[in-house]
Amino acid sequence: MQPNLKVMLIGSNGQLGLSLRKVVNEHPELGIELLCYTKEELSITDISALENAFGKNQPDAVINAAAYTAVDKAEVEKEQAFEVNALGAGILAGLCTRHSVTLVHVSTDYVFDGLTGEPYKIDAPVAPLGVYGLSKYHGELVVVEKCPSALIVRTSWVFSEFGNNFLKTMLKLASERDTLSIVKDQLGGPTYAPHLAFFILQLLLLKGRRSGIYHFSGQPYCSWYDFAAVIFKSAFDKKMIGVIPQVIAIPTTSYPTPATRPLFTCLDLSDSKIPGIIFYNNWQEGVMCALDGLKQRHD
Ligand SMILES: NC(=O)C1=CN([C@@H]2O[C@H](COP(=O)(O)OP(=O)(O)OC[C@H]3O[C@@H](n4cnc5c(N)ncnc54)[C@H](OP(=O)(O)O)[C@@H]3O)[C@@H](O)[C@H]2O)C=CC1
Ligand SMILES: Cc1cn([C@H]2C[C@H](O)[C@@H](COP(=O)(O)OP(=O)(O)O[C@H]3O[C@@H](C)C(=O)[C@@H](O)[C@H]3O)O2)c(=O)[nH]c1=O
Repeated sequence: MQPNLKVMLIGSNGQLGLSLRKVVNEHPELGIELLCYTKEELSITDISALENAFGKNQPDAVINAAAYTAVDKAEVEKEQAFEVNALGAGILAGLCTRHSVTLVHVSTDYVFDGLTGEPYKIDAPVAPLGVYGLSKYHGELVVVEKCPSALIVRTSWVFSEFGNNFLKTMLKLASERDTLSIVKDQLGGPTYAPHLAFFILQLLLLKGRRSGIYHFSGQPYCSWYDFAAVIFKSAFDKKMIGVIPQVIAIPTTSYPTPATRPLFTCLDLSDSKIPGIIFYNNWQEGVMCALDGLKQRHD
């Protein structure tokens, strides 16, 4: 089948990048050709290299999966976080406008302070608590300014068989310790990266979609403690760990970290449940898929 949409992917070796590649391979019927660039091949801050890539590929769309995502490290590497998440995002947005290319930019639940106790709607006021969240908020602002037609997809607690994430940290800790303490008073939506990738690709293909912010996350909402418990039970059932560690529920105050995490960042998804889009977002199913993905890679 001839591809209908040529999509340039920046940051193609991250969790989302690899998940987009997986979903495109598994769904040839989408008719999407991905032109992938890793950080080493194309930096989002290198304007002339980006300009060359636009000229060479003539893409219909660009997905920005490049980001600085080390939440704690960002507190002491502010410049690096802003360089990728704000400056780079702005450079890409400007080029997309100049070349009349659709941009998908990805942002985070950490733009919110987590104090409302109500799922966040797309127009809820933002108030990031840490440098990472602030850099992502600046990224949103500059993308809207330089490319008003962009699609900005905010997501949360992304996990997968790829890259670094909470699920993989938990599996590693389960192999090292009998007992773990996990925070129970931070609530959000764990998001399986291929579910997010499938949403983004469908959005790109959707006729008549609006520009602006979309929220996409896994459901049902839960705590990190609940998330960890499901990971351990599922990994045990799949014989990936021999023993389920004892998990102690703790408050955030008992787990001090350099960056303050928001307590409640459930995203209101109502504006993203659009006719024409198949909505896969059950994170418990996502955990099963991620574990199967990890198993396959070790077989
Ligand atoms: N992970 C999560 O829990 C969440 C992520 N998000 C957002 O989702 C998006 C995707 O995140 P995710 O896939 O998890 O992140 P990852 O950290 O897994 O991937 C980001 C990728 O960007 C690359 N990168 C870093 N700097 C540059 C650069 N200058 N030019 C090009 N590429 C670069 C990284 O390379 P390298 O690793 O070599 O530095 C990495 O491959 C991001 O926008 C993130 O902010 C939102 C909510 C939750
Ligand atoms: C490893 C560990 C973490 N925790 C807590 C710390 C923290 O509050 C929570 C999650 O820890 P992490 O540091 O893995 O996750 P964190 O880096 O905060 O994850 C965030 O990443 C960025 C990129 C985002 O955009 C967010 O949506 C979110 O996914 O779990 C424990 O309570 N016990 C533990 O043993």
